[in-house]
Amino acid sequence: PGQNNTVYLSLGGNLGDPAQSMGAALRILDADDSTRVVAVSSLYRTPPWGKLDQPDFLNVAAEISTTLAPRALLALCLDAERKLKRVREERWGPRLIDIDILVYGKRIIHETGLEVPHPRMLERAFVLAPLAEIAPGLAVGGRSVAERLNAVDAAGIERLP
Ligand SMILES: Nc1nc2nc(S)n(CCO)c2c(=O)[nH]1
Repeated sequence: PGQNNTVYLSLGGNLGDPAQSMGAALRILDADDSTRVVAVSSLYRTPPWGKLDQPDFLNVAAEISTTLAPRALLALCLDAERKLKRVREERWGPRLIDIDILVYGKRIIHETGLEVPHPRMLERAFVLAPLAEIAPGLAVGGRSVAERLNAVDAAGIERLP
C-alpha cells in the first residue's frame, strides 16, 4: 500500500444539522481503508464568508492520514458530500456540507479543480481558527498557522464548548 500522507481538511455547513453532517462525513472518510481521521478540532460558529446574506456556518478542521493520492482524496471527499445529499448549487451559497483539502503533506498542486494548499485558506479565519487548534505549528507559505490566524480578522469566530 502507498505511503501515509498527513492531510488537513476544512469542513463546514450552514444548512440542516451541520454538526451531524460533518460528523457523518468524517466517519465516511475514516471508514475507507485508505484513510484515518487522526484529529478533529472543536466546533466553531463562524460568520458567512463570501456571500453574507446566509446563515452562520459551523466549521471544523480535521487531520487525516491517507494513502490516497490528492485527486483520489478529492474524489472521496466529493463522494462523502454526495452521500450527505450535498447538491453543489450557487458558488459560495448555503450548503449542507463542504469539505476542502487545505494542505496535503508538503505538496504544491495547481491543477484544474485541485489547488493545494487551498488558495483562500490564509485569508479565512473560519479555516485558520479550527486549524490552529489542532496544528498551530503547521507551516503554510513559510509562516505557522498560529501566525496566520493572528494576521486575519477573526471577529465573530466562536469556539463552541
Ligand atoms: N464562515 C464560513 N463561510 C463560508 N463561505 C463559504 S463559500 N464556505 C464554504 C467553504 O468554502 C464557508 C464556510 O465553511 N464557513
